[in-house]
Amino acid sequence: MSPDSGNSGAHQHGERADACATEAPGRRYWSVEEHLADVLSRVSPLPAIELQLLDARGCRLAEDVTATGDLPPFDNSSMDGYAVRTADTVGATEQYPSVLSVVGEIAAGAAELPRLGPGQAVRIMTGAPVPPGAEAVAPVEWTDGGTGSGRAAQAMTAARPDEEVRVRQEVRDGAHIRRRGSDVTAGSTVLTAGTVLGPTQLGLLAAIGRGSVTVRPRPRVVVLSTGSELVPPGEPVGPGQISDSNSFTLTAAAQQAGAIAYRVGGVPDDPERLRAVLDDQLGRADLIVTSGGVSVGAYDVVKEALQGIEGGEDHAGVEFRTLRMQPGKPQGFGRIGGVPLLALPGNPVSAYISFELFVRPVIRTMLGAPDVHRPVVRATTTAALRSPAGRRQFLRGRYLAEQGAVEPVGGSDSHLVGALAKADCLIVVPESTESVAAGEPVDVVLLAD
Ligand SMILES: Nc1nc2c(c(=O)[nH]1)N[C@H]1C(S)=C(S)[C@@H](COP(=O)(O)OP(=O)(O)OC[C@H]3O[C@@H](n4cnc5c(N)ncnc54)[C@H](O)[C@@H]3O)O[C@H]1N2
Ligand code: MOO
Repeated sequence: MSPDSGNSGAHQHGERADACATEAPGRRYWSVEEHLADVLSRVSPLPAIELQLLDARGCRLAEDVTATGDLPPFDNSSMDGYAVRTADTVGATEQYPSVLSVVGEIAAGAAELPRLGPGQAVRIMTGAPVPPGAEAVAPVEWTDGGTGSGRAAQAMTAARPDEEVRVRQEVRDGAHIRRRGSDVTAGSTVLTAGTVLGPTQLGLLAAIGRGSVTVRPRPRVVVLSTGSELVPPGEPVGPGQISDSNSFTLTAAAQQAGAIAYRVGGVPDDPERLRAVLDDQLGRADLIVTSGGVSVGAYDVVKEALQGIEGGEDHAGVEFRTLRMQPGKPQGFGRIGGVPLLALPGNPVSAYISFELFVRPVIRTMLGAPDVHRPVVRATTTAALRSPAGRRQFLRGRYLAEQGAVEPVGGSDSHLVGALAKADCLIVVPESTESVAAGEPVDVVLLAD
Protein backbone atom coordinates (compact mmCIF):
# COMPACT_ATOMS: atom_id res chain seq x y z
CA MET A 1 0.00 0.00 0.00
CA SER A 2 1.38 3.41 -0.93
CA PRO A 3 2.28 5.67 2.01
CA ASP A 4 0.37 8.47 0.31
CA SER A 5 -2.80 6.49 -0.21
CA GLY A 6 -4.81 8.75 2.13
CA ASN A 7 -8.08 7.05 2.99
CA SER A 8 -6.66 3.56 2.81
CA GLY A 9 -5.29 3.95 6.35
CA ALA A 10 -8.77 4.70 7.65
CA HIS A 11 -10.07 1.55 5.95
CA GLN A 12 -7.43 -0.42 7.75
CA HIS A 13 -8.82 0.78 11.06
CA GLY A 14 -12.11 -0.65 10.01
CA GLU A 15 -14.01 0.73 13.04
CA ARG A 16 -14.95 4.25 12.00
CA ALA A 17 -14.26 6.88 9.39
CA ASP A 18 -11.17 8.80 10.45
CA ALA A 19 -11.43 12.51 9.65
CA CYS A 20 -7.72 12.77 10.33
CA ALA A 21 -6.97 10.43 7.44
CA THR A 22 -8.69 12.42 4.71
CA GLU A 23 -6.62 14.82 2.62
CA ALA A 24 -8.34 17.63 0.75
CA PRO A 25 -6.89 18.10 -2.74
CA GLY A 26 -4.95 21.33 -3.26
CA ARG A 27 -4.46 21.91 0.46
CA ARG A 28 -1.01 22.09 1.99
CA TYR A 29 -0.20 19.42 4.56
CA TRP A 30 2.79 20.04 6.78
CA SER A 31 5.09 17.33 8.14
CA VAL A 32 6.02 17.43 11.83
CA GLU A 33 9.56 18.50 10.85
CA GLU A 34 8.38 21.29 8.54
CA HIS A 35 6.09 22.79 11.17
CA LEU A 36 8.69 22.46 13.92
CA ALA A 37 11.44 23.99 11.76
CA ASP A 38 9.19 26.90 10.82
CA VAL A 39 8.23 27.52 14.45
CA LEU A 40 11.82 27.32 15.70
CA SER A 41 13.13 29.53 12.91
CA ARG A 42 11.02 32.34 14.33
CA VAL A 43 12.02 32.18 18.01
CA SER A 44 15.37 32.94 19.65
CA PRO A 45 16.89 32.87 23.12
CA LEU A 46 15.45 35.67 25.27
CA PRO A 47 17.79 38.63 25.87
CA ALA A 48 19.87 38.21 29.02
CA ILE A 49 18.82 40.14 32.12
CA GLU A 50 20.28 40.69 35.57
CA LEU A 51 18.43 38.86 38.33
CA GLN A 52 18.80 38.60 42.09
CA LEU A 53 20.29 35.23 43.01
CA LEU A 54 17.15 33.42 44.10
CA ASP A 55 15.18 34.69 41.13
CA ALA A 56 17.85 33.16 38.90
CA ARG A 57 17.44 29.59 40.20
CA GLY A 58 17.18 27.17 37.29
CA CYS A 59 18.25 29.81 34.76
CA ARG A 60 21.28 29.56 32.51
CA LEU A 61 24.17 31.96 33.09
CA ALA A 62 24.72 34.46 30.28
CA GLU A 63 28.18 35.52 31.52
CA ASP A 64 31.41 33.94 32.70
CA VAL A 65 31.67 34.70 36.40
CA THR A 66 35.07 35.63 37.80
CA ALA A 67 35.95 35.75 41.49
CA THR A 68 37.17 39.17 42.57
CA GLY A 69 38.74 37.83 45.78
CA ASP A 70 40.12 34.62 47.25
CA LEU A 71 38.05 31.97 49.00
CA PRO A 72 38.61 31.54 51.86
CA PRO A 73 39.44 35.23 52.02
CA PHE A 74 41.92 34.68 54.92
CA ASP A 75 43.69 31.77 56.64
CA ASN A 76 41.22 30.40 59.18
CA SER A 77 40.83 27.57 61.61
CA SER A 78 38.93 24.41 60.68
CA MET A 79 38.61 23.38 64.34
CA ASP A 80 37.75 24.81 67.72
CA GLY A 81 41.01 24.68 69.62
CA TYR A 82 44.24 26.58 70.16
CA ALA A 83 46.40 28.39 67.63
CA VAL A 84 50.02 27.49 68.36
CA ARG A 85 53.59 27.66 67.09
CA THR A 86 54.67 24.18 66.01
CA ALA A 87 58.06 24.45 67.76
CA ASP A 88 56.21 24.79 71.07
CA THR A 89 54.56 21.39 70.67
CA VAL A 90 57.60 19.36 69.61
CA GLY A 91 57.80 16.25 71.81
CA ALA A 92 54.42 16.87 73.46
CA THR A 93 52.72 13.72 74.72
CA GLU A 94 49.87 12.76 77.01
CA GLN A 95 52.35 12.29 79.80
CA TYR A 96 54.53 15.31 79.00
CA PRO A 97 52.26 17.94 77.47
CA SER A 98 53.47 21.33 76.27
CA VAL A 99 52.21 23.96 78.66
CA LEU A 100 51.41 27.20 76.84
CA SER A 101 50.07 30.49 78.15
CA VAL A 102 46.80 31.54 76.59
CA VAL A 103 47.01 35.16 75.46
CA GLY A 104 43.60 35.64 73.93
CA GLU A 105 40.58 34.26 72.18
CA ILE A 106 39.43 34.67 68.58
CA ALA A 107 35.91 33.96 67.46
CA ALA A 108 34.70 33.84 63.84
CA GLY A 109 34.23 37.43 62.74
CA ALA A 110 37.02 38.85 64.89
CA ALA A 111 38.88 41.70 63.24
CA GLU A 112 41.64 42.40 65.77
CA LEU A 113 44.09 39.58 66.31
CA PRO A 114 46.74 39.08 68.98
CA ARG A 115 50.28 38.25 67.82
CA LEU A 116 51.53 34.92 69.07
CA GLY A 117 54.95 34.78 70.70
CA PRO A 118 57.01 31.76 71.79
CA GLY A 119 55.30 29.66 74.46
CA GLN A 120 51.93 31.24 73.76
CA ALA A 121 48.60 29.97 72.43
CA VAL A 122 45.36 31.66 71.41
CA ARG A 123 41.98 30.02 71.88
CA ILE A 124 40.39 29.94 68.41
CA MET A 125 36.99 28.99 67.00
CA THR A 126 36.15 27.28 63.70
CA GLY A 127 36.19 29.85 60.90
CA ALA A 128 38.09 32.45 62.92
CA PRO A 129 41.18 34.09 61.38
CA VAL A 130 44.50 32.52 62.32
CA PRO A 131 46.49 35.12 64.26
CA PRO A 132 49.94 36.28 63.15
CA GLY A 133 52.71 34.10 64.56
CA ALA A 134 50.53 30.96 64.70
CA GLU A 135 51.50 28.04 62.47
CA ALA A 136 48.85 25.47 63.28
CA VAL A 137 45.76 24.77 65.34
CA ALA A 138 45.58 22.10 68.02
CA PRO A 139 41.95 20.90 68.27
CA VAL A 140 40.55 21.23 71.77
CA GLU A 141 40.45 17.41 71.99
CA TRP A 142 44.29 17.36 71.83
CA THR A 143 44.44 19.61 74.91
CA ASP A 144 43.23 19.68 78.47
CA GLY A 145 40.72 22.33 77.39
CA GLY A 146 42.70 25.10 79.05
CA THR A 147 42.32 26.62 82.49
CA GLY A 148 40.36 29.67 81.32
CA SER A 149 36.63 29.88 80.79
CA GLY A 150 36.46 32.55 78.08
CA ARG A 151 33.38 32.19 75.90
CA ALA A 152 33.19 32.85 72.20
CA ALA A 153 32.91 36.52 71.40
CA GLN A 154 32.96 38.65 68.30
CA ALA A 155 36.33 40.09 69.19
CA MET A 156 39.40 38.91 71.00
CA THR A 157 38.83 38.77 74.70
CA ALA A 158 41.64 39.29 77.17
CA ALA A 159 42.79 36.00 78.65
CA ARG A 160 43.42 35.82 82.36
CA PRO A 161 47.11 36.45 83.02
CA ASP A 162 47.57 32.99 84.50
CA GLU A 163 45.54 31.10 81.91
CA GLU A 164 47.24 28.01 80.49
CA VAL A 165 46.57 25.16 78.13
CA ARG A 166 48.24 21.76 77.97
CA VAL A 167 48.75 20.46 74.44
CA ARG A 168 49.09 16.67 74.54
CA GLN A 169 50.51 15.91 71.10
CA GLU A 170 52.73 17.44 68.46
CA VAL A 171 50.98 19.68 65.95
CA ARG A 172 52.42 19.66 62.44
CA ASP A 173 52.85 22.84 60.45
CA GLY A 174 49.60 24.08 58.91
CA ALA A 175 47.42 21.57 60.74
CA HIS A 176 43.74 22.56 60.82
CA ILE A 177 44.34 25.78 58.94
CA ARG A 178 42.21 26.47 55.83
CA ARG A 179 44.49 28.55 53.64
CA ARG A 180 43.42 31.73 51.94
CA GLY A 181 42.58 30.98 48.28
CA SER A 182 42.68 27.18 48.77
CA ASP A 183 39.11 26.95 47.38
CA VAL A 184 38.83 29.77 44.83
CA THR A 185 41.58 32.15 43.73
CA ALA A 186 40.96 35.80 42.88
CA GLY A 187 40.64 36.32 39.14
CA SER A 188 39.65 32.74 38.36
CA THR A 189 36.51 31.89 36.37
CA VAL A 190 34.23 30.07 38.79
CA LEU A 191 31.21 29.49 36.51
CA THR A 192 30.99 29.66 32.75
CA ALA A 193 28.18 31.04 30.57
CA GLY A 194 25.55 28.37 29.94
CA THR A 195 25.74 26.86 33.43
CA VAL A 196 22.32 26.15 34.94
CA LEU A 197 22.10 27.78 38.36
CA GLY A 198 21.08 25.32 41.04
CA PRO A 199 21.47 25.65 44.81
CA THR A 200 25.23 25.02 44.87
CA GLN A 201 26.02 27.42 42.03
CA LEU A 202 23.90 30.12 43.67
CA GLY A 203 25.73 29.42 46.94
CA LEU A 204 29.07 29.87 45.20
CA LEU A 205 27.93 33.17 43.69
CA ALA A 206 26.87 34.35 47.13
CA ALA A 207 30.17 33.12 48.60
CA ILE A 208 32.18 35.26 46.18
CA GLY A 209 29.98 38.22 47.02
CA ARG A 210 27.72 38.39 43.96
CA GLY A 211 24.19 39.53 44.81
CA SER A 212 22.88 39.39 41.25
CA VAL A 213 23.86 37.70 38.03
CA THR A 214 23.18 37.93 34.28
CA VAL A 215 21.08 35.03 33.01
CA ARG A 216 18.69 34.02 30.28
CA PRO A 217 15.35 34.54 32.00
CA ARG A 218 12.59 31.95 32.11
CA PRO A 219 10.10 32.68 29.34
CA ARG A 220 6.72 33.86 30.61
CA VAL A 221 4.14 31.63 29.02
CA VAL A 222 0.43 32.48 29.09
CA VAL A 223 -1.79 29.40 28.75
CA LEU A 224 -5.38 29.89 27.64
CA SER A 225 -7.99 27.24 27.06
CA THR A 226 -11.03 27.96 24.95
CA GLY A 227 -14.46 26.40 24.85
CA SER A 228 -17.90 27.36 26.18
CA GLU A 229 -18.23 23.84 27.58
CA LEU A 230 -15.40 24.33 30.06
CA VAL A 231 -15.82 24.80 33.80
CA PRO A 232 -12.96 25.12 36.29
CA PRO A 233 -12.24 21.85 38.11
CA GLY A 234 -14.11 21.68 41.42
CA GLU A 235 -17.10 23.63 40.15
CA PRO A 236 -20.37 21.85 39.34
CA VAL A 237 -20.44 20.41 35.82
CA GLY A 238 -23.77 21.04 34.08
CA PRO A 239 -25.25 19.12 31.14
CA GLY A 240 -22.82 19.08 28.20
CA GLN A 241 -20.09 20.72 30.24
CA ILE A 242 -16.66 19.32 31.13
CA SER A 243 -13.91 20.32 33.52
CA ASP A 244 -11.10 22.28 31.90
CA SER A 245 -8.09 19.99 32.04
CA ASN A 246 -5.92 21.30 29.18
CA SER A 247 -5.00 24.54 30.88
CA PHE A 248 -3.64 22.54 33.83
CA THR A 249 -1.75 20.04 31.69
CA LEU A 250 -0.23 22.77 29.55
CA THR A 251 0.62 25.13 32.41
CA ALA A 252 2.32 22.32 34.32
CA ALA A 253 4.14 21.21 31.17
CA ALA A 254 5.34 24.77 30.55
CA GLN A 255 6.64 24.98 34.12
CA GLN A 256 8.32 21.61 33.72
CA ALA A 257 10.02 22.86 30.55
CA GLY A 258 11.49 25.78 32.54
CA ALA A 259 8.96 28.56 31.95
CA ILE A 260 7.10 30.87 34.29
CA ALA A 261 3.59 29.87 33.30
CA TYR A 262 0.36 31.78 33.86
CA ARG A 263 -2.83 29.73 33.59
CA VAL A 264 -5.65 31.84 32.28
CA GLY A 265 -8.92 30.00 32.77
CA GLY A 266 -11.23 28.85 30.01
CA VAL A 267 -12.35 31.55 27.58
CA PRO A 268 -15.80 30.96 26.03
CA ASP A 269 -16.28 30.55 22.28
CA ASP A 270 -16.60 34.28 21.65
CA PRO A 271 -13.92 35.80 19.37
CA GLU A 272 -14.36 39.29 20.86
CA ARG A 273 -13.81 37.96 24.38
CA LEU A 274 -10.80 35.97 23.26
CA ARG A 275 -9.23 38.97 21.52
CA ALA A 276 -9.80 41.09 24.64
CA VAL A 277 -8.23 38.46 26.90
CA LEU A 278 -5.24 38.14 24.56
CA ASP A 279 -4.80 41.93 24.49
CA ASP A 280 -4.77 41.89 28.28
CA GLN A 281 -2.25 39.08 28.48
CA LEU A 282 0.21 40.31 25.83
CA GLY A 283 1.99 42.60 28.29
CA ARG A 284 3.22 39.74 30.46
CA ALA A 285 3.87 37.11 27.80
CA ASP A 286 6.96 35.94 25.94
CA LEU A 287 4.82 33.16 24.46
CA ILE A 288 1.09 32.45 24.27
CA VAL A 289 -0.33 28.93 24.08
CA THR A 290 -4.01 28.32 23.43
CA SER A 291 -5.94 25.07 23.28
CA GLY A 292 -9.12 24.33 21.34
CA GLY A 293 -10.96 26.14 18.62
CA VAL A 294 -8.59 25.39 15.74
CA SER A 295 -10.60 22.83 13.79
CA VAL A 296 -13.37 23.26 11.23
CA GLY A 297 -16.40 23.45 13.54
CA ALA A 298 -18.91 26.28 13.74
CA TYR A 299 -17.43 27.66 16.96
CA ASP A 300 -13.71 27.41 16.30
CA VAL A 301 -13.02 30.55 18.26
CA VAL A 302 -9.23 30.74 18.11
CA LYS A 303 -9.27 30.44 14.35
CA GLU A 304 -12.04 32.98 14.08
CA ALA A 305 -10.42 35.46 16.43
CA LEU A 306 -6.89 35.24 15.08
CA GLN A 307 -7.00 34.33 11.43
CA GLY A 308 -6.05 37.36 9.39
CA ILE A 309 -5.25 39.72 12.28
CA GLU A 310 -2.06 41.72 12.05
CA GLY A 311 0.79 40.25 14.02
CA GLY A 312 3.19 43.15 14.37
CA GLU A 313 6.18 44.04 12.25
CA ASP A 314 7.94 40.71 12.13
CA HIS A 315 5.09 38.48 11.11
CA ALA A 316 1.55 39.04 10.03
CA GLY A 317 -0.86 37.19 12.25
CA VAL A 318 -1.49 33.56 12.97
CA GLU A 319 -1.60 30.86 10.32
CA PHE A 320 -3.68 27.72 10.72
CA ARG A 321 -2.26 24.52 9.31
CA THR A 322 -2.96 20.86 8.85
CA LEU A 323 -0.19 18.51 9.89
CA ARG A 324 0.43 14.95 8.80
CA MET A 325 0.27 13.67 12.34
CA GLN A 326 -2.20 12.06 14.68
CA PRO A 327 -3.12 13.32 17.17
CA GLY A 328 -2.36 16.99 16.62
CA LYS A 329 -3.55 17.49 13.05
CA PRO A 330 -4.81 21.10 13.29
CA GLN A 331 -2.25 23.64 14.51
CA GLY A 332 -2.00 27.42 14.54
CA PHE A 333 1.23 29.41 14.72
CA GLY A 334 2.21 33.03 14.35
CA ARG A 335 2.59 36.24 16.35
CA ILE A 336 0.23 38.71 17.88
CA GLY A 337 1.54 42.04 19.06
CA GLY A 338 5.05 40.68 18.47
CA VAL A 339 4.50 37.71 20.82
CA PRO A 340 4.75 34.18 19.37
CA LEU A 341 1.52 32.21 19.71
CA LEU A 342 0.95 28.50 19.28
CA ALA A 343 -2.69 27.45 18.95
CA LEU A 344 -3.01 23.77 19.87
CA PRO A 345 -5.96 21.50 19.18
CA GLY A 346 -8.48 21.06 21.99
CA ASN A 347 -8.55 17.29 22.35
CA PRO A 348 -6.58 16.78 25.55
CA VAL A 349 -4.13 14.20 24.21
CA SER A 350 -3.63 16.26 21.03
CA ALA A 351 -2.97 19.38 23.09
CA TYR A 352 -0.38 17.65 25.28
CA ILE A 353 1.43 15.90 22.44
CA SER A 354 1.48 19.14 20.45
CA PHE A 355 2.99 20.84 23.49
CA GLU A 356 5.72 18.22 23.80
CA LEU A 357 6.56 18.33 20.10
CA PHE A 358 6.31 22.06 19.37
CA VAL A 359 5.89 24.24 22.48
CA ARG A 360 8.51 22.62 24.67
CA PRO A 361 11.24 23.17 22.04
CA VAL A 362 10.18 26.84 21.80
CA ILE A 363 10.50 27.28 25.57
CA ARG A 364 13.85 25.46 25.61
CA THR A 365 15.09 27.64 22.73
CA MET A 366 14.03 30.82 24.55
CA LEU A 367 15.91 29.56 27.61
CA GLY A 368 19.06 29.07 25.52
CA ALA A 369 19.06 25.38 26.50
CA PRO A 370 21.15 22.97 24.41
CA ASP A 371 18.65 20.11 24.94
CA VAL A 372 15.74 21.52 22.98
CA HIS A 373 14.13 18.17 22.13
CA ARG A 374 13.02 15.21 24.18
CA PRO A 375 15.33 12.20 23.83
CA VAL A 376 14.32 9.51 21.33
CA VAL A 377 15.35 5.86 21.80
CA ARG A 378 14.69 2.66 19.86
CA ALA A 379 12.67 -0.05 21.60
CA THR A 380 10.69 -3.12 20.56
CA THR A 381 6.94 -2.87 20.92
CA THR A 382 5.34 -5.51 23.16
CA ALA A 383 2.12 -5.40 21.13
CA ALA A 384 1.12 -4.92 17.50
CA LEU A 385 0.38 -1.31 16.45
CA ARG A 386 -1.88 0.18 13.78
CA SER A 387 -1.61 3.65 12.31
CA PRO A 388 -3.38 5.67 9.61
CA ALA A 389 -1.51 5.88 6.32
CA GLY A 390 0.20 9.16 5.57
CA ARG A 391 0.20 10.33 9.22
CA ARG A 392 2.87 10.09 11.83
CA GLN A 393 1.16 8.60 14.81
CA PHE A 394 2.15 9.23 18.39
CA LEU A 395 0.79 6.45 20.59
CA ARG A 396 1.15 6.54 24.33
CA GLY A 397 3.38 3.98 25.99
CA ARG A 398 5.40 2.86 28.96
CA TYR A 399 9.09 2.47 28.33
CA LEU A 400 10.64 -0.70 29.76
CA ALA A 401 14.27 0.39 29.82
CA GLU A 402 15.73 -2.89 31.08
CA GLN A 403 14.08 -4.93 28.34
CA GLY A 404 14.67 -2.25 25.68
CA ALA A 405 10.92 -2.51 25.04
CA VAL A 406 7.86 -0.30 25.00
CA GLU A 407 4.31 -1.23 25.99
CA PRO A 408 1.39 0.67 24.41
CA VAL A 409 -1.00 2.26 26.94
CA GLY A 410 -4.60 2.79 25.89
CA GLY A 411 -5.75 3.35 22.34
CA SER A 412 -4.98 5.98 19.74
CA ASP A 413 -8.00 8.27 20.39
CA SER A 414 -7.18 11.77 21.46
CA HIS A 415 -9.64 12.03 24.38
CA LEU A 416 -7.99 9.27 26.47
CA VAL A 417 -6.62 11.23 29.43
CA GLY A 418 -6.77 8.22 31.78
CA ALA A 419 -4.26 6.31 29.70
CA LEU A 420 -2.20 9.43 29.03
CA ALA A 421 -1.58 9.84 32.74
CA LYS A 422 -0.15 6.29 32.89
CA ALA A 423 2.21 6.85 29.97
CA ASP A 424 5.82 8.00 30.16
CA CYS A 425 6.66 8.01 26.47
CA LEU A 426 5.28 8.35 22.96
CA ILE A 427 5.57 5.53 20.44
CA VAL A 428 6.18 6.92 16.96
CA VAL A 429 4.73 5.14 13.94
CA PRO A 430 6.00 6.80 10.76
CA GLU A 431 3.77 8.13 7.97
CA SER A 432 4.77 5.26 5.69
CA THR A 433 3.81 2.54 8.18
CA GLU A 434 0.30 1.27 8.80
CA SER A 435 1.10 -1.64 11.06
CA VAL A 436 3.93 -2.76 13.29
CA ALA A 437 4.13 -6.35 14.58
CA ALA A 438 4.87 -7.15 18.22
CA GLY A 439 8.62 -7.45 18.71
CA GLU A 440 9.49 -4.95 15.97
CA PRO A 441 11.57 -1.85 16.79
CA VAL A 442 10.00 1.63 16.97
CA ASP A 443 11.14 5.13 17.91
CA VAL A 444 10.13 6.16 21.41
CA VAL A 445 10.05 9.75 22.67
CA LEU A 446 10.85 9.74 26.39
CA LEU A 447 8.70 12.21 28.32
CA ALA A 448 9.97 11.76 31.87
CA ASP A 449 12.27 14.48 33.20
N1 LIG B 1 -15.12 17.75 10.70
C1 LIG B 1 -13.99 17.67 11.33
N2 LIG B 1 -13.98 17.67 12.67
C2 LIG B 1 -12.83 17.58 13.34
C3 LIG B 1 -11.63 17.49 12.64
C4 LIG B 1 -11.63 17.53 11.24
O1 LIG B 1 -10.60 17.47 10.55
N3 LIG B 1 -12.84 17.64 10.63
N4 LIG B 1 -10.49 17.36 13.34
C5 LIG B 1 -10.59 16.73 14.62
C6 LIG B 1 -9.36 16.80 15.32
S1 LIG B 1 -8.14 15.80 14.75
C7 LIG B 1 -9.17 17.57 16.41
S2 LIG B 1 -7.70 17.48 17.27
C8 LIG B 1 -10.18 18.44 16.93
C9 LIG B 1 -9.60 19.82 17.21
O2 LIG B 1 -10.63 20.61 17.58
P1 LIG B 1 -10.49 22.01 18.24
O3 LIG B 1 -9.07 22.40 18.40
O4 LIG B 1 -11.36 22.93 17.53
O5 LIG B 1 -10.96 21.74 19.71
P2 LIG B 1 -12.40 21.82 20.33
O6 LIG B 1 -13.41 21.54 19.29
O7 LIG B 1 -12.48 23.09 21.07
O8 LIG B 1 -12.31 20.62 21.34
C10 LIG B 1 -12.07 19.32 20.93
C11 LIG B 1 -12.38 18.38 22.10
O9 LIG B 1 -11.53 18.64 23.17
C12 LIG B 1 -12.28 19.01 24.32
N5 LIG B 1 -11.58 20.10 25.01
C13 LIG B 1 -11.34 21.31 24.47
N6 LIG B 1 -10.71 22.08 25.37
C14 LIG B 1 -10.58 21.35 26.49
C15 LIG B 1 -10.02 21.61 27.76
N7 LIG B 1 -9.47 22.80 28.05
N8 LIG B 1 -10.04 20.64 28.68
C16 LIG B 1 -10.57 19.44 28.39
N9 LIG B 1 -11.12 19.13 27.20
C17 LIG B 1 -11.12 20.07 26.26
C18 LIG B 1 -13.58 19.49 23.79
O10 LIG B 1 -14.60 19.43 24.73
C19 LIG B 1 -13.78 18.55 22.62
O11 LIG B 1 -14.26 17.30 23.07
O12 LIG B 1 -11.24 18.57 16.03
C20 LIG B 1 -11.71 17.33 15.48
N10 LIG B 1 -12.86 17.57 14.71
O1 MOO C 1 -5.37 15.22 15.31
MO1 MOO C 1 -6.62 15.34 16.43
O2 MOO C 1 -5.43 16.27 17.14
O3 MOO C 1 -6.37 13.66 16.48
O4 MOO C 1 -7.19 14.74 17.87
